[in-house]
Amino acid sequence: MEVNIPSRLVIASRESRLALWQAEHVRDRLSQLYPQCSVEILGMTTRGDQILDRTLSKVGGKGLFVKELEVAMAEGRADLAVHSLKDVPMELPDGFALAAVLEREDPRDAFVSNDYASLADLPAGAIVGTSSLRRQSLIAARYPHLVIKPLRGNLDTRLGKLDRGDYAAIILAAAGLKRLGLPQRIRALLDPDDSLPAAGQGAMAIEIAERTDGVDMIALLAPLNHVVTSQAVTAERRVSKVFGGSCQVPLAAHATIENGTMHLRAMVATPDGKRVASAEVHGPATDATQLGDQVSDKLREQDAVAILQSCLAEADGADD
Ligand SMILES: NCc1[nH]cc(CCC(=O)O)c1CC(=O)O
Repeated sequence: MEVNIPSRLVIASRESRLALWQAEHVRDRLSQLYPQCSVEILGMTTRGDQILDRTLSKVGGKGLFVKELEVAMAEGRADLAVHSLKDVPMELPDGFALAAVLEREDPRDAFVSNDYASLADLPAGAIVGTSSLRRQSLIAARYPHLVIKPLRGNLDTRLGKLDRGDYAAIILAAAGLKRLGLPQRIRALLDPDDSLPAAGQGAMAIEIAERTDGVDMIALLAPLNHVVTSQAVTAERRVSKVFGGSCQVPLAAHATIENGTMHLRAMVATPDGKRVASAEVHGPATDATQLGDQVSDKLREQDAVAILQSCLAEADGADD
């Protein structure tokens, strides 16, 4: 099929170093694919970047990071937006779609500390920084002697707070540290068996808006889509959607695919880690959505709904 290539493409991006790295990565790949097209980045600050003092779930959740970028696309100021998939709501507003999911970086959580080598090394009372309810729940369950304190801001801000001595250790996504050239800050990678990653963690997605000028953005971006990652995150995000798709509950969903067979694991828990439901399924990767539904059914059989309701009663913010 002949793809109609526009002479200019504008990528809307948040202005954090990670967001810009991701936008630049997409820009470079598009420039290489379409040398005749000039690809530019439009940097913008979102509400999610501005609100640093309150927990995100209380003020609107994941959508806060993508809304301004969507407005820029709707107004024709941008053609695409690059996101960390983990921050993209399960349902996009009418007229928007995910056009491509890029090959996933390391999906694991990373233990970062200047003084300790792993969570197991931390002494009683040590302060661990994370604003992810999923990470909090895991730490509370396995290391009840540790103290969890909220940690927000972009990656550099979070690392700065660690270096200032506000925390003994912090937990971050390995993907962000690797992309920013900071893999040496990772003291230990958490085993997915212990710390099951959030849906979409480590994957980037490209969002587009419906348009009327005949440019087929999905065809244009198709070479950037990584089919295996796309199948994995389809299953993971299905689980999030089934259980409310917010960041107000500790929820993990992680799929791996080998030779076309998907292994999907999912978990919901209370923030104190005292009640946990976890389940796994296997099946053809092409049945991603059904596998997401199947693992969700298994979680329900383990009282996942009651666990989630007790979380929503507390609803005390997060940013996974
Ligand atoms: N919630 C913020 C966020 N969104 C995406 C990443 C990291 C990169 C990724 O998962 O792709 C992070 C930081 C973190 O969780 O430490």
